[in-house]
Amino acid sequence: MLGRLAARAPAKINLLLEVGPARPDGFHDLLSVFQAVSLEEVVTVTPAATFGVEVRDPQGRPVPGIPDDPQHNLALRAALAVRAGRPELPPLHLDVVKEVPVAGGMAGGSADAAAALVACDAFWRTGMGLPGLHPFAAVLGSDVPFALHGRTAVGTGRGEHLVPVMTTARFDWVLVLGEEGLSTPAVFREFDRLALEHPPTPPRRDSERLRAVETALRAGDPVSLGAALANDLQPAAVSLQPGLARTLEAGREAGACGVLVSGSGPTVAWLADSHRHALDLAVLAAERFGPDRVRTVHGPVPGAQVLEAVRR
Ligand SMILES: C[C@@](CO)(OP(=O)(O)O)[C@H](O)COP(=O)(O)OP(=O)(O)OC[C@H]1O[C@@H](n2ccc(N)nc2=O)[C@H](O)[C@@H]1O
Ligand SMILES: Nc1ncnc2c1ncn2[C@@H]1O[C@H](COP(=O)(O)OP(=O)(O)O)[C@@H](O)[C@H]1O
Repeated sequence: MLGRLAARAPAKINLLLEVGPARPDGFHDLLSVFQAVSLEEVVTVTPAATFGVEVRDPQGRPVPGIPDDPQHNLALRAALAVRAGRPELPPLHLDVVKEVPVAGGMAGGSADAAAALVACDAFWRTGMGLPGLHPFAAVLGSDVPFALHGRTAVGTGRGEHLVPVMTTARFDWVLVLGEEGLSTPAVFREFDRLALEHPPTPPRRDSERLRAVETALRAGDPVSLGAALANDLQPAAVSLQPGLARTLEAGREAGACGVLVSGSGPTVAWLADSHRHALDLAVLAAERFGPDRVRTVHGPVPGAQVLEAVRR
């Protein structure tokens, strides 16, 4: 019998995010290039009398602002989805160690869900594997399928239809975290408001912007990738948090190859041309925004996977 089991899942940056008009179901069709980066969530599952979850930062401090009930916590919802129809499986307590900023546009909650799916499947030996877990992931959230699969991928639909991008190159990034989070639905609503003047067209797989990003990824060229980075949600995020314009400008002034808001923000990503360059950019970012708000990461990294299983 296993005593506990831990799994990890990565955060993401959207290298490209094209957003179409609002659909009748309230969602927006997207064309996105996701890259999984080296900030991650770790979920440890332990048998318990009842289901429960605790979320802490890497220093062991509780993380505020995250629901802990089974209707809303994404990691708990993932565990309950895997157990549906199998009441004989023992309840689990989930410990989440959260490295990814909350409501930061980097899909930390989705990574919690993906890590919990993989951890529960392995702990209970339900044998679903990635293909079996993918449909659960898509129901839990638009970004959860990518957190399962990781690496670099083009996402369409709500982001749940994924095709890997073949790139072996490593890209180095400096992240400047926001002072407070941004709500994803609020940013989409602001996108719709701004779109009243220039209505968007549905994203197309033959997009010129997609071709530019894919070409730069395959060439492993950070300068071309920097020029190709694009996010249709960026004006909406900047409209809600005007200070983001300064963080973007600071990256350009510091000599980043490219800068953009990740997803719905407010995390801003600066692309470096090497690990060394990222360290130099991080020093400048820390002087300007304070070291607590700066992270140096690289991508692509793998999707959700089991880290360790400990027997009783
Ligand atoms: C914008 C993106 C880009 O990768 O990332 P984040 O910035 O949140 O990390 C994602 O599309 C976010 O995915 P996720 O955070 O999983 O969103 P969901 O829980 O599925 O949806 C939250 C809400 O966002 C809006 N939403 C989300 C996805 C989408 N394609 N269209 C939408 O309009 C809807 O209002 C929805 O009710
Ligand atoms: N494990 C989790 N379960 C449920 N909600 C979460 C979890 N982690 C984060 N959230 C919540 O989901 C919302 C968006 O979370 P997050 O994934 O961190 O950001 P984003 O969607 O911007 O990438 C936040 O309001 C946050 O409180």
